Amino acid sequence: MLDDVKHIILILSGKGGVGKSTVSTQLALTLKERGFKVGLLDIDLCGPSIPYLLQLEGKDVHQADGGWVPVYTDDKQNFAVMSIGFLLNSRNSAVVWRGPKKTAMVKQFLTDVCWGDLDYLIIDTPPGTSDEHITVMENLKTVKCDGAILVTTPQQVSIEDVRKEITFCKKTGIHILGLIENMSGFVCPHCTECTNIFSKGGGESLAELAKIPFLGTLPIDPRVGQLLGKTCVKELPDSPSAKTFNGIVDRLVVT
Ligand SMILES: Nc1ncnc2c1ncn2[C@@H]1O[C@H](COP(=O)(O)OP(=O)(O)OP(=O)(O)O)[C@@H](O)[C@H]1O
Repeated sequence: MLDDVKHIILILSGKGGVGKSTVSTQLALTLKERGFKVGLLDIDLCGPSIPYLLQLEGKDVHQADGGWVPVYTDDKQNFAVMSIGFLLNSRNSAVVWRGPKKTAMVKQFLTDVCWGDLDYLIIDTPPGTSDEHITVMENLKTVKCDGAILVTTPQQVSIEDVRKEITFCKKTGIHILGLIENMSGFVCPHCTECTNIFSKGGGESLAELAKIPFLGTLPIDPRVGQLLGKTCVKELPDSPSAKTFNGIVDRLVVT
């Protein structure tokens, strides 16, 4: 039930492992930090990382009259999470989702979760342009979706794949809010003033070429990978990653 959700933002990438779940989690937490009521939906059926990233593994979701009740991370119910990971019995469970089952599952995730009124819903997706993505696009046609944020890394293989994602968004009519280049340099956690960050990688050049907004870079920062439920902008306020997350949220909030 997305009727009372004011803003919906999809997080997409061409290549896997480029940091979609990390970006989804940190954007959601940054928005919550700004006082918004936020939901985070993980539709990565084969590799749901959100429960781990938020340290919510093993949480149960239950069904009420109206549908699934998401997992709330605080008593104020300002941060709600739904992931296929909550429906798997153990860490070792694996589900083989085939075409129609996959489509039905994603559709159910989009229609049957009782989000209530939310300011923002961030949707973390699997990599590529597959059944899940088409199902999402179809189901979001009737609700207000702000658009997609694309994540890439600087490597050529990732840039080539995100280029396809841009074409997919244009063909399916999804507005592109912008592109983030993740793992675009290295921050040594042992240096206090690290200068080992390079700028203007392939992501920024591609954004210029494709005429889409470039939202910023996130360096490889081992601390970001270890936040596990904590908010980058709070825990590492002076880090380049915190500046990028704050900058993206500044842009989202005014648009
Ligand atoms: N900026 C970063 N600095 C350091 N580690 C990072 C950064 N971004 C992501 N990681 C790490 O890289 C790994 C992959 O990230 P993540 O799971 O967010 O990618 P993904 O695109 O969602 O993957 P998948 O395609 O499998 O869903 C994780 O271990 C995460 O902690």
